[in-house]
Amino acid sequence: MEPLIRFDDAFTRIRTHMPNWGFETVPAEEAYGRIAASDVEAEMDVPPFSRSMMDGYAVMAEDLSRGTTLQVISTVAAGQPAKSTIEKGQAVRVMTGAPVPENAAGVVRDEWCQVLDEARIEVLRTVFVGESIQSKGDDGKPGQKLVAQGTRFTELDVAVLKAFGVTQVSVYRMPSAALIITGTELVEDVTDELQFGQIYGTNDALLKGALESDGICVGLVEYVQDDAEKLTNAVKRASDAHDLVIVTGGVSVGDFDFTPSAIEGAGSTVHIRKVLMRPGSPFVFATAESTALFGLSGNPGACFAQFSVLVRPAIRLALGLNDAPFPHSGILSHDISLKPIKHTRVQRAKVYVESGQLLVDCQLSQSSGVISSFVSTDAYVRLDDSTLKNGTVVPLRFVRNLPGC
Ligand SMILES: Nc1nc2c(c(=O)[nH]1)N[C@H]1C(S)=C(S)[C@@H](COP(=O)(O)OP(=O)(O)OC[C@H]3O[C@@H](n4cnc5c(N)ncnc54)[C@H](O)[C@@H]3O)O[C@H]1N2
Ligand code: MOO
Repeated sequence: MEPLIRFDDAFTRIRTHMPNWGFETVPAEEAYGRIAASDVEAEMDVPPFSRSMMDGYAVMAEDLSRGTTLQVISTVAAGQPAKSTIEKGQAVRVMTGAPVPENAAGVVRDEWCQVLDEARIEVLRTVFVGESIQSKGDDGKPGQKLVAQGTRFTELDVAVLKAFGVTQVSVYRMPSAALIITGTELVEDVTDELQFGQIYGTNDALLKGALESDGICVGLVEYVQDDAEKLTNAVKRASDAHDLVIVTGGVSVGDFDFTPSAIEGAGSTVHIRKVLMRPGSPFVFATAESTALFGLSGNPGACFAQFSVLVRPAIRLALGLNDAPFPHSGILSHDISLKPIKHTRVQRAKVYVESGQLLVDCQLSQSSGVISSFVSTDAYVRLDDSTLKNGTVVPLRFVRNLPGC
């Protein structure tokens, strides 16, 4: 294996080796956040019967003209059976949502009728055929495609499924994830007081939140000291029990950086060991049967960059979603002049909309060891050149929604 590979080659290699986690069937009403494994089709006509869109009078085609006097033969409320037919000169009083007689050509709304007495009305305005009637199947017919494969179901989709009588859907099985956080200096519980040399671990908060917001259940968060044997055992246990294992810390070359050997020692095949990206060049990707294992940098700044532009899009693609490391683009709002390097830079950026354009400002702290600039980070921006002019279009990946989204 080459020791150091380019960013795009790394992403291709991850995609190639990502496991397939299979499919399952779930009740449609529980499909929120799940991803459709196949197209979903309508199972019935919607509406299932022709219905009135207004409170008014259902009449035949011959009786739609202004000045017609009609005999009101019955009243039908929503939920009641329709009066099956009407005759010329007759009207059925219908409420919004009520079934209309089979041969009704239109509904004249209340406001366009004069009630003459208890049983008679006069049409005050001529209406067209079809007025205020929604025909059976107007919204959709059985077999019609409702939701495409690869859609992450939202409430919009689930509501449509329910309307069309869909009871079950086939979805991608979500992986169960484990997070292993290494570093003897790390304190897991923020209510514990720090001793000299210790810091609060933040990568579990970053990754748990990000995975759960993608609908992936994090079944294990385990802090492990910088101890080769303990780490190898923890990685092995996690990879036996989970589909996705992410280890943070200990991926570089220090005396206590045991993550690469622990991942390998857990019986996996290592596909990537280092990527030409900055931050985040120490990066491990391995697979063990249907488990994907990632070793990410301990530095939160590098860890979240690696997760966002390599791990997350690869997981989403494995789950049938359409994704890429940098699916969007924006316009640089300033010049950039950095030291020339061979690496692909992945920079934190603030993104804002001005005159309908997405403007990108990378003038935040980019240090791997700095976490505070995360609060101003809307997106990661890809920079393959070290010198760029204000106005250049740059690829980006959002890590939070812009206000209003
Ligand atoms: N001689 C070299 N040293 C380093 C290299 C190198 O190529 N040669 N690479 C540097 C780069 S780039 C990075 S990135 C880091 C990667 O380090 P590790 O993944 O081995 O991470 P650690 O050493 O465990 O920690 C780095 C830093 O981050 C803090 N940390 C670790 N885990 C957490 C956590 N969960 N929450 C908050 N902070 C965490 C840790 O205390 C360290 O300060 O290696 C460079 N070194
Ligand atoms: O990958 Mo390390 O930052 O990239 O500091």
